[in-house]
Amino acid sequence: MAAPFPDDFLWGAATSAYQIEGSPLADGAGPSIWHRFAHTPGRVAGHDTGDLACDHYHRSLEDVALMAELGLSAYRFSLAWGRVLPEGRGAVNSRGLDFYERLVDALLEHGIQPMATLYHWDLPVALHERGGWLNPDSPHWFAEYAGTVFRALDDRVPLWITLNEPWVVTVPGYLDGQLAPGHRDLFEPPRVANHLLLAHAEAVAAYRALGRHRIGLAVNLEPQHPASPSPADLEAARRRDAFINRWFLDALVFGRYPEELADIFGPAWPEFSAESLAKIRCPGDFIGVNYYSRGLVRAAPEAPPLDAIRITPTDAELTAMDWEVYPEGLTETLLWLRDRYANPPLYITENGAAFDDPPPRDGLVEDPRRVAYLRAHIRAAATALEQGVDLRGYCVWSLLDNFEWAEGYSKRFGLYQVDPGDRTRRPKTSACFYREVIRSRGAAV
Ligand SMILES: OC[C@@H]1[C@@H](O)[C@H](O)[C@@H](O)c2nc(CNc3ccccc3)cn21
Repeated sequence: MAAPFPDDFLWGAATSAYQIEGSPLADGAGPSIWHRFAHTPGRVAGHDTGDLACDHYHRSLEDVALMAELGLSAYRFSLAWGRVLPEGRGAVNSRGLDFYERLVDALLEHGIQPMATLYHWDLPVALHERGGWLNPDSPHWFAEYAGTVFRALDDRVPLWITLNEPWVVTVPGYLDGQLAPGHRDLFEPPRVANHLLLAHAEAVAAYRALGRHRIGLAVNLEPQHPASPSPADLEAARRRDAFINRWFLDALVFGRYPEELADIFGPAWPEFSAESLAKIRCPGDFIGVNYYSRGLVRAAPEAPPLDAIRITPTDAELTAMDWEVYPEGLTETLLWLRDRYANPPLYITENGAAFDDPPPRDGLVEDPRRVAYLRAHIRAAATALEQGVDLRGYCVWSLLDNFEWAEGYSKRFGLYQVDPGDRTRRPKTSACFYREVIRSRGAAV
């Protein structure tokens, strides 16, 4: 196919600190809520923890060499807040910052653009014990952390993401309790969400003070399709669309929450002042899009507060996460962003799939289903580009098999297999495929 991808299009891969680094308490680092959550019996499959993960903390230069072999032009990673500020505020841990400075310098030496995420779910325990994201001071804590990191790294990091998926921090974290800190409450999520948006805005303000203009937020997006044409399912899909796709982006871009949120949360939805809404209006310089699948939705009065549930289609290909392989949904999502938010600059900051990969043979792991998934989704991105979407980059989730949160190490998204024993990295055929895509600037799909 004709390669619609421009020469300066960024081809990347993405990871996050707690999922790959290991050594969560090394060199003065303070524990995060994910360290505590993973060590709480019953929270993570197989009693897995991030204590070792991919041992990236000791293998970062080896991993940068793998990225260079792929020909990546960008690498999205996150910083562990607790490595930089062990108590979340106050004293800086220079050995923690040194790790990230060495990583950034190695990336730059290989011509790979660092894309740094400030927060990928691993809040310092010390701040959680002060109320965490429920504390109205949490936006100020985040801005202090962001400013510390900007001062250390902004001369070398061209692209910043403040928060990864504030929806996931809010809903699995505080509403259904599937992810850290594991709260199950109806009144906490709206307040946590508002504090996260204020935190994003305060970090952007700190960044703007440096005169820079390449910062954004990464959101998980999935088109919501009704399981049937019934009015109840149509209404359920609309409600779930507001709940997942529009909650944070409408706040960020328009300075208002979708009206469905007050219906969904009822008395748990606070009255937000005009002043507070004005503060959260902070679109940044781009939107990071984490896309994996769509939602097929049916009405479910038995599932408050949404009264809608995502169902797993019986006639579709599914990944190991039971997520439908639905590449058309990526094009749909990118066009929706173009039309709803006036064609903002976009990066696909995560796209990938977990499959049960076989053991390596002659040092290579055959993963044809992941190759097919990536091929289809890169094509879907190309289709959106050809329709005028301002798409500037694509990051595969993930570079390495890693700690998949509550699923532990049982679900593997990596371009490289990580040996469960000695953590040896071995390429999958999807890595070879992606290297060819990058070399051909997208023509190989
Ligand atoms: O599950 C795969 C990745 C995960 O490893 C990343 O850390 C995270 O950024 C990520 N987000 C999604 C999509 N959204 C989502 C929705 C509900 C729960 C968890 C993730 C998938 N993934």
